[in-house]
Amino acid sequence: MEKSGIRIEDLHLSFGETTVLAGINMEILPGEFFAFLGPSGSGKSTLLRAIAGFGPAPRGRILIGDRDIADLPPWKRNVGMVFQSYALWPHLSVRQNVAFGLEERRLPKREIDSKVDAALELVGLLQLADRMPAQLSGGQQQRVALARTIAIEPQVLLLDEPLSNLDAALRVQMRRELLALQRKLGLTTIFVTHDQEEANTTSDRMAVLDGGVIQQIGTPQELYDTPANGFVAGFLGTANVLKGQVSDGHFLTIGGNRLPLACPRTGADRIVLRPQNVTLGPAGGEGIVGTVSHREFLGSSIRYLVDTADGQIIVDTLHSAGQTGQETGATVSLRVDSLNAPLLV
Ligand SMILES: Nc1ncnc2c1ncn2[C@@H]1O[C@H](COP(=O)(O)OP(=O)(O)OP(=O)(O)O)[C@@H](O)[C@H]1O
Repeated sequence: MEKSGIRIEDLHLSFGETTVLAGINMEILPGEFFAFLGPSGSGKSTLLRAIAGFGPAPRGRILIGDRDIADLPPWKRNVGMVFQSYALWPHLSVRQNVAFGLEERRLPKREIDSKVDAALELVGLLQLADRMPAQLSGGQQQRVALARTIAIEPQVLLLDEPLSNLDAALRVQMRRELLALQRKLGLTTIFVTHDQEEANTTSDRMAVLDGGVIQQIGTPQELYDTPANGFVAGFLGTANVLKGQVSDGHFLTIGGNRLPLACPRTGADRIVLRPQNVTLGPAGGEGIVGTVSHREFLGSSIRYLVDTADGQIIVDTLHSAGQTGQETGATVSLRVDSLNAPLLV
């Protein structure tokens, strides 16, 4: 299968008066597993649908390989899309569902049969080819939807929250299967999700969207370690964003606390402090003084919300069996030993 990248240039899209995508620019590499991540209403699905050719016509360019597809109807774009609702034909068998798109293309029957078999084999459903959709589990139905899309041999695969209707355990299993399949086919893939764990664990790179604007593009680790702004910092993992200033190898917070910086920084006045990088000790110790206002037992860790002069700070401490930790209402001191954290300007 031919590998093609996708390039989006200065894409704008509105529903009537409402601007939903505002100046999208990005490049997705051939064979890349790319995620669109963002909260509800951020424009992820609209962007995916614009690539597929659904919804109002956008302004700007969309290229697959060297081909500008922005003005082509959906069926001429050579993209395959899988939806959250599997959208299988209920009156057709698994085999007939997968064959549907190939029959529409009027391929010879022998070719259709072999492509359907190959696609069902790939998703591990060949033995269920004669079942009806209603006789399948949710995960199996989603595999049929995937097989149907792969069978038409699209240049790119577009996945719109394909795992959202599955229960938590199956979602984890299916996202691994999806990634394995994508790697096997080498198919350029865009995966829309609002679930950061899903994006982190599958994608080579991702774009974080908010309000129809790309906030940052990068690998999951780049976005976590060096977020471009407070939104990305908070959306990927939990973040404390403290205000202050850099001075003399320290970050001076509003509360007058001096947090030691691991390396000299300049120019920033906000710092991202991850909950696991703060140490919580008993009252009277060195550090930021605060009061535990809430605690949550998370299994492997305990999360504390601590009220301080710098605002509320979230702290995660590793939990070992038998340890009780700090109670709500306790006065504690928070220490940050060496701050190698991202700064935001
Ligand atoms: N047909 C429509 N008419 C008017 N506004 C729309 C239409 N479809 C979407 N919108 C608006 O466009 C914005 C982006 O919607 P979109 O579905 O792309 O967001 P999303 O990030 O995919 O969210 P979700 O995760 O909830 O699906 C939202 O504010 C939504 O209300």
